[in-house]
Amino acid sequence: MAPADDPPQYYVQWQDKEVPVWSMRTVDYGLLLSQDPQEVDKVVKACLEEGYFYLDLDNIDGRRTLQDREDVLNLMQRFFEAPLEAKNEYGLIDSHLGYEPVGSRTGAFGAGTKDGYEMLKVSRDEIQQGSPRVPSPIKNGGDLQLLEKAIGSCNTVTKVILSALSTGMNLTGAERFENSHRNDRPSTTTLSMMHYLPAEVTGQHKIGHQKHTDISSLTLLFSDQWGLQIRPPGECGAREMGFVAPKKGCAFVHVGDSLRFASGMKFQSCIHRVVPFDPTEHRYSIAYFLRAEDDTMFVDSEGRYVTAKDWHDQKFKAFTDPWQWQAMAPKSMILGGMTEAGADDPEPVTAYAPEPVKAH
Ligand SMILES: O=C(O)CCC(=O)C(=O)O
Ligand SMILES: [Fe+2]
Repeated sequence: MAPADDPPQYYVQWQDKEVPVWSMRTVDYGLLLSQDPQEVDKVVKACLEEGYFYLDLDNIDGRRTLQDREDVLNLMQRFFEAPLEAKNEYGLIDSHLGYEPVGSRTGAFGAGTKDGYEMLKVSRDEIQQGSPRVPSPIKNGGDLQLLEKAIGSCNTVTKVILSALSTGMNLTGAERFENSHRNDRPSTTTLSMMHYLPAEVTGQHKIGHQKHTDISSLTLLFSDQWGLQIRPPGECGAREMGFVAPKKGCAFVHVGDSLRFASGMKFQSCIHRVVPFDPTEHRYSIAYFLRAEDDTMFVDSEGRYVTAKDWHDQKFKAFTDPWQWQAMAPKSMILGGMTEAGADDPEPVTAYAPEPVKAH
């Protein structure tokens, strides 16, 4: 049986309910690097049938990326402790780089809620050009070197996956996916560092990260902490929202809209959101968004012929629009044309809606 039809691995208690923890394939990075035919087949099937998989990096080729991830985690924890004025020194410089404070977008529980995370994004292009605009708490030479190393290794890992996908889909020459993700062409590729605050600190209407599919081609996501939920695609629309269990030595990789479009809608884009699994903890996650070159053309979920940059800008605007406007945008924008049936939560979520802490 293909994992897309597999029952959940197990259930966990969340919000007084039994919530599935979805099973998924684990792809071995070392084998993928060698274009092992079975592993290539596995990653292609994962993208065609589910739109996501674990990538096992706990091997000679991947461990340096795991180390980079540890280093970034330390750096971001230090950064997020800095005063807001220092973090927000340049604000959000462009949609794919800069700082976004808590509450900039819609939250996990939809209309009327705001997100519960702050985020710093560093542009791959700017790192490559040697002039990244990053706020002063992480401006020293060591920090920049570390960011360059991490972005470089995430870039390599995601390109290895792209290359395996091209091979597995029998793409040759200019048709190969890598050819629209060249390093020397401008793109909105970015490393995004996120800090989710406990609801007690943010207040009752600022929680989690709204349900969406990513704009990107591939997302390489790291977090040791629970909170990420996905809706596996199914025969009659996406199935129930369930958790992704953090897996040691592994990243969670998922397909975003751009690669779904580039595959002629053959690949699934992953519907996901972030909820407070443990509402008292601070949650940290790192996402590398590999995006197509700005002028790559594809047919989007609306049937329009658009550039990767246009898709990025329009969807980013939809992400950051007030929820009333978001409700008016086509649903295919936020979910990249993926369909779903049924509500995310059988009942409205109220358990994590404590009164905001009053300032003294
Ligand atoms: O924080 C996470 O685990 C996921 C974040 C996410 O979905 C995003 O930034 O697009
Ligand atoms: Fe996402």
